[in-house]
Amino acid sequence: MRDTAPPPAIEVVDLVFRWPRQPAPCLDLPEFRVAAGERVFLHGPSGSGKSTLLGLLGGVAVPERGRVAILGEDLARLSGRRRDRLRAEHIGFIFQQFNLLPWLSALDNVLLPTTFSARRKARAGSERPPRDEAARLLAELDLDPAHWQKPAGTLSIGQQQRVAAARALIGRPEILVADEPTSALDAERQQLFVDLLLAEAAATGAALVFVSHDRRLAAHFDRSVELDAINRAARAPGAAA
Ligand SMILES: Nc1ncnc2c1ncn2[C@@H]1O[C@H](COP(=O)(O)OP(=O)(O)OP(=O)(O)O)[C@@H](O)[C@H]1O
Repeated sequence: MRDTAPPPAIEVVDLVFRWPRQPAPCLDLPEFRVAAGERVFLHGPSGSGKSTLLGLLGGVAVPERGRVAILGEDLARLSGRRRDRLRAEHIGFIFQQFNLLPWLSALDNVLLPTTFSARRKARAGSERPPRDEAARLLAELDLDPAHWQKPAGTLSIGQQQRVAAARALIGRPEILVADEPTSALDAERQQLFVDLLLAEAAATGAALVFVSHDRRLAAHFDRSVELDAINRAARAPGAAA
């Protein structure tokens, strides 16, 4: 049975990462694993390296040493182009600042991953055309259809956030990564957003790594990880307090 178990969604082993011109590493992680379908809450103080770790998982940054594997694929063995493809096909990102294209409509922003990844296009359109799936996700995330054709840049922060979430979810990527997606919301809307994301991840079986300062949200996840507790660089002499 063991050999039929899926590989971990995310596997980080003996990773060391240092920003250019920095005397000490920012991350020195003996181990960080997220199982397929597992929902993990990752927290830590500002500057502790949470966004840096997410960049390494997406293959945007490359570690000095160690293994970062996504769905069993070691990123170090892939060319830059194949890393980009792996990210586009298998990871849905929700960024702190959402990173929507402001001149494109909400609906076209949601469809973007299906233009970069044939796999996500096929999975988005397996039961209906991708545009219908984008509309379904926006409706599920409670964005009023009156806003769907508006340029994303004209929407409120809360509305943009729902567009960013729908864009991450389209085509059912196996991994969802959310970097402080609730920081602009009040407590009640934060909770609603986290519940929605957890429900969508459960429905598609996606693993979720959710980053936030707000530890009150941790109770809703399968596991909570404090980055400083697993990062040896945080305890090294001279590390930022
Ligand atoms: N492009 C960069 N070049 C050099 N140093 C950087 C760069 N980006 C981040 N750092 C440094 O790396 C450390 C970790 O930053 P990072 O943004 O990963 O922290 P964080 O935990 O996500 O913080 P926050 O919660 O405020 O978003 C910080 O000391 C930061 O100054």
